[in-house]
Amino acid sequence: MSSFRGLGLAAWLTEQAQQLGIGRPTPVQAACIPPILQGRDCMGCAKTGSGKTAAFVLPVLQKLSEDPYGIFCLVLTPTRELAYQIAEQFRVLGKPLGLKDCIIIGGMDMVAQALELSRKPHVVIATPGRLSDHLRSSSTFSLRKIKFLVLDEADRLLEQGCTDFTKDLEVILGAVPATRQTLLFSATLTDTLNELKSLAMNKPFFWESQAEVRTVDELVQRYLLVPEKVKDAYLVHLIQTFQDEHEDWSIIIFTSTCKNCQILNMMLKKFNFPSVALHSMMKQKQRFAALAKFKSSIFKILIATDVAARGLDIPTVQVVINHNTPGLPKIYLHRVGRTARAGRHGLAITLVTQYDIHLVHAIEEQIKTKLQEFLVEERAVLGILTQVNVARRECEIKLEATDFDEKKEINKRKQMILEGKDPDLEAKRKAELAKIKKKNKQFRERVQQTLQEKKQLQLKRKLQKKARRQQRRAAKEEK
Ligand SMILES: Nc1ncnc2c1ncn2[C@@H]1O[C@H](COP(=O)(O)OP(=O)(O)OP(=O)(O)O)[C@@H](O)[C@H]1O
Repeated sequence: MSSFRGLGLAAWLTEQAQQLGIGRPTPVQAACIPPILQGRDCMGCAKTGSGKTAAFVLPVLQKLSEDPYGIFCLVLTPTRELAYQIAEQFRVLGKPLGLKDCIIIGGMDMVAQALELSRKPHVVIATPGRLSDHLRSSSTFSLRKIKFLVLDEADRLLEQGCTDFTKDLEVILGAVPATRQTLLFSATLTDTLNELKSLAMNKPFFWESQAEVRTVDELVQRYLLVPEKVKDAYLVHLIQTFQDEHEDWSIIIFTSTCKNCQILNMMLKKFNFPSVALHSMMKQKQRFAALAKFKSSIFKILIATDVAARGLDIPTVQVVINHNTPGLPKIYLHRVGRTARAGRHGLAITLVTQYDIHLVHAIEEQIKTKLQEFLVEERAVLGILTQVNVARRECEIKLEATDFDEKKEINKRKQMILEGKDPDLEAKRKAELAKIKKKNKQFRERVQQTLQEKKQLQLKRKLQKKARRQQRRAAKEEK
């Protein structure tokens, strides 16, 4: 097995890594650090929790120590929480250098950020939206001299999902020099490989872990087949069981929408479970506070949307529960990867309804593993069913009384304005479109109805003809 020194890292850096428990390189680190140090572009695809962050932080720091200036490195990442986490690794590992970093994310003060950027930090860690806002609006800093461009969770940055980064990326790529070194990392690179290759221009070194199974061996994966209406009762039962059976426990529950996340959190609190929520409709300060509470183990349950699915490194998480079956295998892979990290053991349980079975098959096919059934005592679940459903309904009513949906609408409008669209015009356009769709639908229904009536009429006539023929034949026979 190689050592970090053997990979070409300086003694001060390996000592610093050792202090963080990073003693021997993981396979992705052993494979990617040498080519990065040689100046090559690099794409690393390795399982969740396998140390991809240090695989780029360490060589960047080594290079920075040889020629320190600001802004030396730009790291892009899809979520704000992840930006903080990466900055922390840079800060701790780069302490002997007196490293100056700067975090540029949405939801925080833009003027203060602009000021920080103007002070030429060594490393900027940013989410694409806010960084591109700065590039569009200010000239107090330049990315023209950066040596390294890192895209963490690179495939997500290129995806055109609900948060589409492509336009912001265009702005950012237009501001960085062509001669940079580009480093791309994720646990799921393959879908977007070609787009990524075009980003890393000078024949990138590409490393992918060879394992057939795409999740780590230490992760136990189970599914629980449940009718939609009793999902919450199963969830409460599962949590209660973990609480009763383990002293030291910590769970992340993933759910599909911000609203559901909020409702589940309210409901679990009603049952006195120590839970916090994390979703994109929360203010940034609340998001950080929630994560800090969960990390400190004061709150044992984090209920989150997919904003927490990627990258978050919280070693104490022993269990991941998917309250909904993820629609994409890729999302499943990142979600369950929040446990069983860096060699630790973990358990992932996915709640599956009768409508989601095809999703489980798709997941199994992608991760090359069969999920086993998780057995629970049905009677215990039935015993709490009414109580849980009543609690959920109460929480729904309570949430409806707040301005949660209204806030969502306002957020949507804000987003549109940021995208340069007029929300009122957009609303009009949507209404027009809905009208046209409705008209088309009505037209199609009318055509369908006419065809149906014609068919029936033809059938009726046929039957009448047949009846008349039979009558005539009968009359002939009588004669
Ligand atoms: N060589 C190492 N030895 C021991 N622990 C390590 C080593 N490298 C990294 N770690 C630790 O492993 C954990 C997971 O690392 P990291 O967050 O970089 O994983 P990742 O591969 O980026 O996962 P994900 O795909 O979920 O983002 C971290 O707590 C990190 O400190």
